[in-house]
Amino acid sequence: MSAPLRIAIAGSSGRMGRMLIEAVEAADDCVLAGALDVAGSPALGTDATAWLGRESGVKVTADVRTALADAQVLIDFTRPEGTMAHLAVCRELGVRAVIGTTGFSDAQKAEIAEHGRHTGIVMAPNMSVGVNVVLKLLDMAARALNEGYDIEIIEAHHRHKIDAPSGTALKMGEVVAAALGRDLKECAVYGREGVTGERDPSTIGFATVRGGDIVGDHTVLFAGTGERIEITHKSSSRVTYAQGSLRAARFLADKPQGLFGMEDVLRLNA
Ligand SMILES: NC(=O)C1=CN([C@@H]2O[C@H](COP(=O)(O)OP(=O)(O)OC[C@H]3O[C@@H](n4cnc5c(N)ncnc54)[C@H](OP(=O)(O)O)[C@@H]3O)[C@@H](O)[C@H]2O)C=CC1
Ligand SMILES: O=C(O)C1=N[C@H](C(=O)O)C[C@H](O)C1
Repeated sequence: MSAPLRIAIAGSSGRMGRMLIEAVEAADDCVLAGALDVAGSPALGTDATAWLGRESGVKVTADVRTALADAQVLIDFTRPEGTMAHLAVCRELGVRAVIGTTGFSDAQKAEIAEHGRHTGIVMAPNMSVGVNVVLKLLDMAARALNEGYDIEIIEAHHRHKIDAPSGTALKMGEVVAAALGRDLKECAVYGREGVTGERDPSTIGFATVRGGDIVGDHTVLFAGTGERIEITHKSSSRVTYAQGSLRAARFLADKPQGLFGMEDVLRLNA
């Protein structure tokens, strides 16, 4: 058996960070090599699995270089500004990166692509197998329903989510727009209020719901005359995001550079 993949986790005390730590600890072929959190986090200096009632030997640190010193891959589910700072150090140290964070600006995305010329990166707004299969279904549906169907994307998440629409909803919009030969930047409508006038058929609408502990629901509605098609994905656990992230980390083991998506990891274009 080959040596286990050494994985560091950024945002190690967050919702996804903890899920990822459990997944790494449970995987036979991975080992926890670092745990990173923000300055001021009460978790700093504690063992990364103390909250599970056991010791991993890895202390949570706010120092990126310390967290990456023994790591081959960083898995990062934090905030755009945090991810950008971590990636610069990954590039310098040759550590590969799995990015789950959402809410990047176009300029930040361009910078990530540039980092991908120097180290292997998988970036996806949704690491679950199901959502990535849905993206393929949406491409097929949009091509077939390319006239006479109004397209609306509805997403729902927990009350703590800070970005809207979700990264997944935006990706769904991009896939549908590309299939229809449209540019999402030109045709997206984010919420409606007041006297909006009739719906422009060339638009793709987005609606956002936030509440309670909803893990993540996404529906793309194709509304025609006499029928509606709804393609829906519902997450009931963050485990799927964590397992997808581990698949992405394993995929990067032999990728010294390149920017990849989950469609590459899952071979959905093969
Ligand atoms: N791609 C995917 O499959 C998925 C993506 N996500 C995305 O992952 C991200 C995190 O989600 P979630 O785990 O729910 O969020 P949480 O808020 O629970 O966790 C975020 C973690 O990052 C830390 N953090 C906050 N700001 C910074 C910063 N500037 N630099 C470094 N670390 C920081 C937080 O520390 P502190 O708590 O001390 O502020 C916390 O530990 C979001 O962008 C979300 O959309 C979520 C689920 C699935
Ligand atoms: O913040 C979340 O929770 C999630 N964020 C991702 C997104 O913005 O699409 C993925 C998933 O929907 C959960």
